[in-house]
Amino acid sequence: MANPIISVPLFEKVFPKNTYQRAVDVALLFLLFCLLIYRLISLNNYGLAWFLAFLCELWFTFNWILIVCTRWTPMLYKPFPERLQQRVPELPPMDVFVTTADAVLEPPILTVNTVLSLLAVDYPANKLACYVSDDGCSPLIFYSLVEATKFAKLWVPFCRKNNIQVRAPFRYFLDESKPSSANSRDFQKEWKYMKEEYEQLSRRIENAAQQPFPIGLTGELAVFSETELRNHPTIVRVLWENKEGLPEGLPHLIYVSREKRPKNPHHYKAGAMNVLTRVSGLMTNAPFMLNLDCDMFVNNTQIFQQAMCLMLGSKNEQDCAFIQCPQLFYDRPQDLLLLHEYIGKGIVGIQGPYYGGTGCFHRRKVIYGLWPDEAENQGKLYDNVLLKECGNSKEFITSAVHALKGKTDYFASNLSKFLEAAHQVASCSYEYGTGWGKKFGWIYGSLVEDILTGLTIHTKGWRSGYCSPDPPAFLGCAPPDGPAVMVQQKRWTTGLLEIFFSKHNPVIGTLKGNLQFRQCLAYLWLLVWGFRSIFELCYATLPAYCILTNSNFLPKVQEPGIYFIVAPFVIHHLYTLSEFIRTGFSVYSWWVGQCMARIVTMTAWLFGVINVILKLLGLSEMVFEITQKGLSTSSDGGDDDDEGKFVFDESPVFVSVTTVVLVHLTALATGLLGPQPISVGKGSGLAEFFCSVFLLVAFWPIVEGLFRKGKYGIPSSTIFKSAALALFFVYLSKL
Ligand SMILES: O=c1ccn([C@@H]2O[C@H](COP(=O)(O)OP(=O)(O)O[C@H]3O[C@H](CO)[C@@H](O)[C@H](O)[C@H]3O)[C@@H](O)[C@H]2O)c(=O)[nH]1
Ligand SMILES: [Mn+2]
Repeated sequence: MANPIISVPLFEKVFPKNTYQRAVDVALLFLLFCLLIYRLISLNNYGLAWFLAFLCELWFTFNWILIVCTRWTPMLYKPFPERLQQRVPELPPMDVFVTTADAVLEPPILTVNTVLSLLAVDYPANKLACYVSDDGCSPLIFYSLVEATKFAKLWVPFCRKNNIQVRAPFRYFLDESKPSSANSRDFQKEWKYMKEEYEQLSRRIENAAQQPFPIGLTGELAVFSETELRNHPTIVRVLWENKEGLPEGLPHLIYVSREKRPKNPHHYKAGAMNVLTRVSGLMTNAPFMLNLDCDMFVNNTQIFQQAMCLMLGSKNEQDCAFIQCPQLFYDRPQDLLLLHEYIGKGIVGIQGPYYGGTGCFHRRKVIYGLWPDEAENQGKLYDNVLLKECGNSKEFITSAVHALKGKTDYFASNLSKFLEAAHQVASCSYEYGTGWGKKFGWIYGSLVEDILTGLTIHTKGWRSGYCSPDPPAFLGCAPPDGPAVMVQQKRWTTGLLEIFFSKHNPVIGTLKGNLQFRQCLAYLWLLVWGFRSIFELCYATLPAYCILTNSNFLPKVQEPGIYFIVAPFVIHHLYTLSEFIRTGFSVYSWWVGQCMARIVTMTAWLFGVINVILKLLGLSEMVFEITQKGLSTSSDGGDDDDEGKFVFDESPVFVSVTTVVLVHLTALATGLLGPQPISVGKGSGLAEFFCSVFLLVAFWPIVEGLFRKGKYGIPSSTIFKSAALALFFVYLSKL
């Protein structure tokens, strides 16, 4: 008889019913096809605007096909962490990586909170090691971590003892965690004490940030005295070692700042991740690794157990190369819908979610470039490319052999004895002539190293898993609307297109590799994201162009063709709205989200496309611009007053959208006040007029920005540039 304990599954696959969604998806697709056919057969009767509209709609339809194919078979995983104890008496070791790169854009207190939430996570401390990579080589970060370790000795036992759910102190000490009279006296006292200690920690870090550092570089900080941001040797320090290997103790904590020299490319985050992989390979060599951005704290302390259910519960390792948790923000909860509801569940049902760069559990072997069939067939390991091309650290090769063979008993007890080897593998010349970043590890060549790395893993034929517990596993901070979002989205668009134009293009992956066809479509949807900006920009200027030239790009209101336009528009909007309401968000937040999406498309995405074109022409180099992060102090994060209010800066990204708004204002003014008022009969008509007004309403933050001063106003230089462009456009269209 089979052992009943062994046979209990650790997770279950759930297939949500989506008949309604499929029906709407197909109906929309049908309507879009009707529209395209209608456009084609009436092409001869109309002018340029009609043809341009046709091209745009052709692109939107193509995009819709990608979406429908991706969403067709949604799936979710339901882990059973309570069974883990029975089936896996000894949990496997886990290395956790946190990356930070700039002590100003990424306040150290954020990194400290992330690290504290990790050290306190619900997982045996003797199986856990936390590595922090500091690409900013900042004594402030180092100092903050040293201080945090002292606080952790109080914090971690406090969390465990009282079974605290959110173990990032800055979130925990928000008002609602205040103990009530229902709590015991002891707890109330302890709580107050912890809060005071945390406040002192924050104050010490804040004071240190005020200090001019080179002066205070004594003692442990002396190693930083001769460092520059991009010119310094490797610094690896074991900040805390769980020497006795106590499951109830504090996990290892290691600080890593890899060597940087001005002439050596460092490959941004991907480079940092590869260094962390090697250093951790030497020191603890856990078979699983979790990677987090410095602002993503653990919000659900059970998450490690849940992820292990999927990793260990899969019958076949091939089914689970990595496990991605959705990237959610405490200050913008509605973003959940954006990817998770819209496309996320769908891709989980194909070959598994994209790797999103943070909140992801990896199998070390997979990062080491293993193919699924090598994982099955141990004999093949000895030809493994990693062992030949991983660089010349003997210690690392030894550890890699262990990792590839799946041995988990390599968890070191004396970390310091690996320090010398760690310095070697973190040096900037180590990767010369190796396969790091090319054949294995985090792959170089794109600003979105995460998507690229995930894509190469999927192309080998691995599948990935998805873990989306309630409460969310990790939470980060979303950049505030405005310049910070623009910087981020521009970088994403650029990076995605870099992948599209590279040898890693998913179409090649499907033809030559093991990427599934529908997975390829899902990747394509993401990678060609940026091109949409060109079509949206064109579509958005068409109404103004038509009013100015008294032509039309839409059927007349009295013609039946108008339904092919109105119906998909109304259905799609109602559908996304109903999804928002169903998930518990307000109509207003839906509207703000829709408007933001249109604005970001026409600004940041457009500049991303321009960036890539410049790169392809060899005219510009790609730079990873770090997203500004902040600490939110209210419980729901964002300041309600600010919702929908847009912040501007001098950046040229705002020129495009400001120009569109100005063109529309001009068109409406001429249309309404000019010699040929809008007519229902000939030329441009009600439909164009309606579109123009609708667009201005949707772009209201920009319209307001024209008249506001300060950070909510568009700088006058941007307005002048846009006005010049708008005039040029009006002049051209009148020709
Ligand atoms: O040279 C660098 C640059 C960045 N980072 C770190 O990379 C992470 C992500 O940077 P961030 O500025 O927060 O970018 P986001 O746009 O918010 O990041 C998203 O998009 C990135 C790809 O563009 C992914 O790597 C991230 O995981 C994903 O959260 C942060 O922890 C940084 O400290 C480095 O370690 N070294
Ligand atoms: Mn981020």
